Amino acid sequence: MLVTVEGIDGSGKSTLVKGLAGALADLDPVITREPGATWVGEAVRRSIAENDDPMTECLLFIADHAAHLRHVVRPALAAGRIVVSDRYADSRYAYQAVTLKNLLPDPAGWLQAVHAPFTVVPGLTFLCVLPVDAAVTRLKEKREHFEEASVLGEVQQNFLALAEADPERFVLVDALLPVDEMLSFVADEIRRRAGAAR
Ligand SMILES: Nc1ncnc2c1ncn2[C@@H]1O[C@H](COP(=O)(O)OP(=O)(O)OP(=O)(O)O)[C@@H](O)[C@H]1O
Ligand SMILES: Cc1cn([C@H]2C[C@H](O)[C@@H](COP(=O)(O)O)O2)c(=O)[nH]c1=O
Repeated sequence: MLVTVEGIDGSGKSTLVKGLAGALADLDPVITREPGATWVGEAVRRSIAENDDPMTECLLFIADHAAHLRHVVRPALAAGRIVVSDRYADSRYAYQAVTLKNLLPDPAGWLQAVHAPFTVVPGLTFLCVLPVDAAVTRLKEKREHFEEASVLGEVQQNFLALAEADPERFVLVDALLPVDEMLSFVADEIRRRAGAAR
């Protein structure tokens, strides 16, 4: 089963996924991420740091996804493993629909069309949701680079639209909950779905 964790910068995804590694240890999940699970991810990180062309960055994210599927996701699923990814294709649909909006007439439609022939759709996606100002406060405390608050607001709206269009796959998570409560809620839902899937 492929499980993904999504949300804007500062919504607590990485903290949650790190916690899932321990909470689900008996299920021996494969814990992975986008970008960065393969060598292409290093190019993506360099693009985030240095690049000023949204299309170049987008195509690098898509190349990273292809390598992630080939070398991590598909082999793990074929072996019957539970895969948990910190970010995945929905981050492309949410973020690049914003970064490409002045370059393409329908970036969201193009992104879906590009991914459709080769991607693997997750069985379960957790969307961590919180007010943008709360996320920005957390990121400032973390002294991390982050998108402008206005961009994060558009991105979160895109995530919510994706969730509304696919209510069977998406589970919304209140990212203002304490870490341990988020972790218990998500771990319990994964166990329930995994049990149902078996
Ligand atoms: N449930 C929570 N309540 C309060 N603070 C949290 C919670 N989850 C994470 N944090 C804190 O918020 C900050 C961002 O957390 P984290 O790095 O997990 O977010 P993220 O969604 O992975 O962000 P990014 O996408 O930028 O990597 C960290 O300082 C973390 O300790
Ligand atoms: C997968 C993916 C990510 N992004 C953005 C989201 C963040 O701002 C950065 C780095 O992600 P991390 O979780 O902080 O490591 O990349 C994106 O714009 N599009 C994507 O597909």
